[in-house]
Amino acid sequence: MNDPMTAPVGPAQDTSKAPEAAGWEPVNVREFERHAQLMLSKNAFDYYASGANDMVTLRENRAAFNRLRLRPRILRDVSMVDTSTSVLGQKISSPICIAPTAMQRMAHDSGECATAGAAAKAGALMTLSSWSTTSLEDVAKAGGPGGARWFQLYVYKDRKITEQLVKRALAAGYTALAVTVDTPVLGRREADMRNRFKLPEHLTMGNFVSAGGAHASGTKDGGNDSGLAAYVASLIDRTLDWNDIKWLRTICGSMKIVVKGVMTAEDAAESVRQGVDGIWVSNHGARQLDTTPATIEVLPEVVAAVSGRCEIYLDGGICRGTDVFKALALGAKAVFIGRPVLWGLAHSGEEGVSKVLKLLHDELVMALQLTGCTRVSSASRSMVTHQTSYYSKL
Ligand SMILES: Cc1cc2nc3c(=O)[nH]c(=O)nc-3n(C[C@H](O)[C@H](O)[C@H](O)COP(=O)(O)O)c2cc1C
Ligand SMILES: O=C(O)C(=O)c1ccccc1
Repeated sequence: MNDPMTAPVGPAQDTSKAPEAAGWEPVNVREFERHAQLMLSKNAFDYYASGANDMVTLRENRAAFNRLRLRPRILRDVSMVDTSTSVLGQKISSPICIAPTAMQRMAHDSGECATAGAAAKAGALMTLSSWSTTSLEDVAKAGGPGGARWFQLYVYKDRKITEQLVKRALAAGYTALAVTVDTPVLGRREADMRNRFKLPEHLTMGNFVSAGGAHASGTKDGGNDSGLAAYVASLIDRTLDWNDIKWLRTICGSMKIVVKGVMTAEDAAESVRQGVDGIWVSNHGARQLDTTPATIEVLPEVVAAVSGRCEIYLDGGICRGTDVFKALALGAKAVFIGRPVLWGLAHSGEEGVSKVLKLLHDELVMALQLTGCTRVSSASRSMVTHQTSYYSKL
């Protein structure tokens, strides 16, 4: 990873079409987002940035973190901080992991391979989307033998395609399947409808090139629709239920199973009963059902329902080290970032993703030091409270 004292300043990517972006080195995740908006086409940026419908949940994912207050402890030696931890028995350098986001080559030509390279160099866990613009084998190669990698699975109507995908992920060394359970239909993203979202012609869905489903383009000519919604509707199985999770366990070999998209105590308890290895609290980056609560708000009820019986992860709206700290303190074993990685890619490919990972890592280290913690397991429940708790004491 770049040493900040010697790293070249200014984006490495061609900024000739976005002169406002030239020479601008973002200092936080929000600035990376603004930079990406200058660099990317409207079709791509809107697809990445959007939430569903009125985007109430999109704002909530952020706002809820900002309603939480930290209770720092003092006079503890914080000269040495260790951010390493483990997920499902695999050691990782930091609890900040990479969430699956589809079609990363729209952000930078090196796409998913750049993400895998940056993750491997940082010792971070990467989850690859089923709908990547690079094949899962090529991404595994780019990450190298030491990289920690999970594969995100959508279950297709065609179970043979699903099974082949699972077998390929196992053969390529992915150690867990993150089964996405919040997307029986694609959420309504109005910017994509207006833009008639399309995967650019030169890109394909890398995992399906030989299966005849390689290109997400609009099927409703002249209609007001996102090409993606129609594509997804034609392929994803809406009948998915717990029996399918059982079936997946029979075909996934040594890979662990994580359910991605749990938002209630009831489903967390059921997930444990069904024997999953991990629960991923997520509202899909607020892109599916709008007006659900923020993920950080439902984390406590999920933690209580699970009562230590499996690992719990969280994603949604994380853009500061203090957000990571809050999720850990409230019981998440690790967190995942989606859009920030895309903004890093848009900035400068692998280097940009490395910069975003380093930025958040450095912010987390500082959050730990300033709360009096020397390791991630020291972030405790008593260090986070809701802002209103102070008013009630007046
Ligand atoms: C552009 C984009 C594409 C996504 N694609 C997928 C996907 O293919 N599979 C999946 O399970 N989740 C997908 N997600 C959801 C992310 O895995 C994750 O839950 C979410 O982005 C986390 O929120 P954040 O972006 O605020 O960090 C996508 C999210 C975005 C923003
Ligand atoms: O856009 C998404 O959020 C997403 O998860 C997805 C689903 C299917 C195909 C491409 C992306």
